[in-house]
Amino acid sequence: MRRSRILIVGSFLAVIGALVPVAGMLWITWSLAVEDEQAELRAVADRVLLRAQRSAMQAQAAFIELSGNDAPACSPRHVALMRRVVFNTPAIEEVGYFESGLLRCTSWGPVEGTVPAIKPDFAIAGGLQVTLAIPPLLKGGTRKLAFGSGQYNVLLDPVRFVDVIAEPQVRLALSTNDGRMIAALNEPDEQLVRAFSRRQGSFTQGALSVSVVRSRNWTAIAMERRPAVLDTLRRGQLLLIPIALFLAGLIVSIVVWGSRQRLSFRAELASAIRTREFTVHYQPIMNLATSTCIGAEALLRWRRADGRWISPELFVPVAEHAGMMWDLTEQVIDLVGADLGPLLSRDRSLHIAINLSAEMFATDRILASLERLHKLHGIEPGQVWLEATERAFMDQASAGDTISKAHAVGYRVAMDDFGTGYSSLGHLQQIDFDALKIDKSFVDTIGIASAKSAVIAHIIDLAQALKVEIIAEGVEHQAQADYLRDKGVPFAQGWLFSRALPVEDFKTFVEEQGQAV
Ligand SMILES: Nc1nc2c(ncn2[C@@H]2O[C@@H]3COP(=O)(O)O[C@H]4[C@@H](O)[C@H](n5cnc6c(=O)[nH]c(N)nc65)O[C@@H]4COP(=O)(O)O[C@H]3[C@H]2O)c(=O)[nH]1
Repeated sequence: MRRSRILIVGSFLAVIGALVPVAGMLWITWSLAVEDEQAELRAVADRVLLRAQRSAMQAQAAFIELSGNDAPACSPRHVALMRRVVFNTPAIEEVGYFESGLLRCTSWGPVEGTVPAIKPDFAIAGGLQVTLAIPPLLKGGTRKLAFGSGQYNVLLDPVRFVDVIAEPQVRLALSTNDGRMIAALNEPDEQLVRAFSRRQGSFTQGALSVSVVRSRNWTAIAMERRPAVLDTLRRGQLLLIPIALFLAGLIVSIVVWGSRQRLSFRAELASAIRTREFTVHYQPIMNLATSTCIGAEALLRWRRADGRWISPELFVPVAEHAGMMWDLTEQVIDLVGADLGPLLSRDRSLHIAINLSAEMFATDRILASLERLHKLHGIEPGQVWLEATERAFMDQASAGDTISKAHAVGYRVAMDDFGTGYSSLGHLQQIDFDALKIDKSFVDTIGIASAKSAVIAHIIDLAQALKVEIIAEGVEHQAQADYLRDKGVPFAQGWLFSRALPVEDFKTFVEEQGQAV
């Protein structure tokens, strides 16, 4: 990845890393604030409903007491009884007695003139008749709610129902279950009350938090504007914000650290390529039957200025990602030529295997570079094996073309790390490769009972059926070498024979094997 891209991606991740926890915590605290508010609204609505139910029960009790009296209608004793009911029942403000549809007397005394009974609006469970708005008998009075039963009715002030302790911004309504408003506090919108009385529970609608509770006869509605996110700040409910800021800081630091690491590693790698800090070590490849060295695999080595060795498994993927692998491979070709040109010119039975990255098989560009091995260092194309993993051969058309041209020159082509990719048998048959390197992970299973251990035998059979050379990688134990030899595998490399060696050590190794130096 280029420096500018790393910076852009790093900054983007840092911003996301900072925003996500803060936004997440804000959202959580805000949700908690909304939940709190709805719980409060529900408690208020419950209180309103309880008051309405209690008032109805008190009215019921009053009617039982009134209907049990035997005093002559509207006699002083009768009026005194009605008055006692008013005194003893907090919800009731007045009692009225009717005969033939006309109000005859109240708890105040006999009524003069003609006051007809008002038709009730509806009846509730228990048989109580409810009249929602009784006009005041006296000028300046407020409208009352009446419960009626038999010849009596009792008047109540509906404000009592909603006269509960609530925050000033909470709007309250007590309505019938079909939405007719009975009492209200803080002027709730009547249309909303009608709409909400059809629902139940706690919910939000637009900017409002609403709680609706209902009994058999009444619906209590409490509503208020939802808290704005900033309100929750004011309410001090954002205790979680320090955690969010800590998380955001942590994520940003990790991203910045990661970007720096990546930037500096990449930059260091680019500088190392420019200043040619790389060397190549050579791992001998052995003939299992004769125990002689038949060649070597060239493996890149990078020793940093601070003396630390960096594994190619670390820097090769970074170089591949950054498009630096071409430059590195050019250096490998030059190093191999300079290191082994004289040896391989003297002993034509030896070969050198060079690793190529997957994308290098997409064009024939690499073939021009490889020419230097022959032209400048005397190494025959037949002594050069080109290694690539299965990934290089996925695009059969272009890889096939490069392989044909490589064969035409005389190079040999080996499939590296065989078995770790995704090649199908059909795919393998299409590719014209000369050798197959069995990955170490399969060699490791030799002599070990594991699900994978049967696979190596099949890989060997497959390679033999395809009529290609087989090289086993990562052989560490004599038992593995014996198994492979017995199975007809001709070549192997691994720590059993030798690690990858600096060039002089490799030459000595070959010499000790009785080869020409
Ligand atoms: N545990 C164990 N390991 C063994 C044994 N025998 C060999 N090895 C290691 O296995 C790796 C074999 O190389 P590879 O599969 O091509 O895997 C190579 C190859 O994919 C890449 N690489 C190295 N040099 C180059 C290069 O010049 N070009 C490209 N494209 N890739 C390279 O880096 C990978 C790792 O290379 P190395 O670290 O040198 O690791 C080498 C080698 O040192 C053994 O008996 N036991």
